[in-house]
Amino acid sequence: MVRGRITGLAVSDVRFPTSLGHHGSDAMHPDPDYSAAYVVIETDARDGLKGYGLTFTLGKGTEVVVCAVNALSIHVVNKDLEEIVSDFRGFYRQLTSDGQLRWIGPEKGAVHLATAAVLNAVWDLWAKQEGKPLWKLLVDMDPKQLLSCIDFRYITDALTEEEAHEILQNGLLGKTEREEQVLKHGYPAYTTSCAWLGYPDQQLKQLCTDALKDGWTRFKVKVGADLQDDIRRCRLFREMIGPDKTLMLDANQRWEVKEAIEWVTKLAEFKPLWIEEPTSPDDILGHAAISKALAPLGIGVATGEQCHNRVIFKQLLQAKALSYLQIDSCRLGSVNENLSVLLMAKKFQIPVCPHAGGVGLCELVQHLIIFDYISVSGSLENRMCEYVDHLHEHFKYPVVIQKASYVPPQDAGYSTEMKEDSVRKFQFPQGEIWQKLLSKP
Ligand SMILES: C[C@H](O)[C@@H](O)[C@@H](O)[C@H](O)C(=O)O
Ligand SMILES: [Mg+2]
Repeated sequence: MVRGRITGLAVSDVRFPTSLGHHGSDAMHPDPDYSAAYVVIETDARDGLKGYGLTFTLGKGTEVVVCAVNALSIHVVNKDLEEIVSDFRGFYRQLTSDGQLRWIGPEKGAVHLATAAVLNAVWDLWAKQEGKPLWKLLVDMDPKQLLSCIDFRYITDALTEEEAHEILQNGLLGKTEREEQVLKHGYPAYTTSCAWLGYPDQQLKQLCTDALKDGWTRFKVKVGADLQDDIRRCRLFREMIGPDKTLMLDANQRWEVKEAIEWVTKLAEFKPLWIEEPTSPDDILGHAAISKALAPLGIGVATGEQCHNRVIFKQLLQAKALSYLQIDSCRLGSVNENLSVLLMAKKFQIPVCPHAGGVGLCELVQHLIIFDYISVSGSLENRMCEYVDHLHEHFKYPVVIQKASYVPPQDAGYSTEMKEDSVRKFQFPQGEIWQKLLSKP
């Protein structure tokens, strides 16, 4: 039972110095410090429950998102949770269509990342109050209630609310069996943790060997900085995993359109399943041209981790610009906007393979893709969720991977809560970790 009035919202700038080990490094982000604008909301319900939310950043700029969260808090504090969830669409619009704040968006950039962090905290609190993991809260909702959380503005030319309702109604068929299936077998995953661009070959080989021993069969390798280096690393990786395992490539927006086609054609011998983010995430027609050019090679295009909002995804789907759609739990407007993208992907029959390369992203997006399988797509074909094995020790309810699959979380909430000690130590710049690092000459 949803209860309480939101009495407080606090936001922290939490950064982990992953750049020191080149963890997460790629052709455009050589020194990522996996970070979060971390939101905590409290209510007067006297049940001791708080809502925890985050959005993912790379270090610098987190302070900007923190400011944006504080700017949005006027719409959150003193609100009844019941008022929010009974008209979640309306609440989403309050945050995204504030007459002044939308000017630094709309629904993109720092203000949309901040919206994601705030809404993720609200969803975490709602799921906690209902005593369910978020995926189960969504699975147990009837289609009408799910639709009431979605803002269909700007996408009805691709997906009407009536079509979305029909998709969810059809998703009721076989739902119980699919829930049993995913509880028993987990949700299939792939790993990106072996081949960040800044890793030396020795580290790549060791990590790949360990991953193979742990049963991983699907791998993503970073490319895009230097063609000869890409050829060498892809050849090394393909030789290690053999011809039958799945290899994906990720260029993180490095190339021009023509350059992407030429470059990936030279990597085709390694049989990649997809090239991820071959060019700017804003270039819908560019992605369509790359998709068309690479199709004869059997190489798909994947993108989504930096696609601002549902409108970009709508156009990517309408333009047949991608073969794999990568939602992100913290880039889009939280569960609300991710629901609309999952439904559009189902309508256009494009598999969703969520992005999770960032602190907390695995913890959150597992809930969304498990819901997608049970209630929307109903399929695991060509679907897998990214996994990176960094920083899970800082979460109260960390992801669990078994046999290269996500074990569905059972704890109530959105798995967003970090350990207090971690937040304290890694708060920027006053946390002890940063005080030590910043005092070094
Ligand atoms: C800077 C980050 O680590 C990215 O490289 C990462 O999210 C990557 O794009 C991925 O798909 O995991
Ligand atoms: Mg990526």
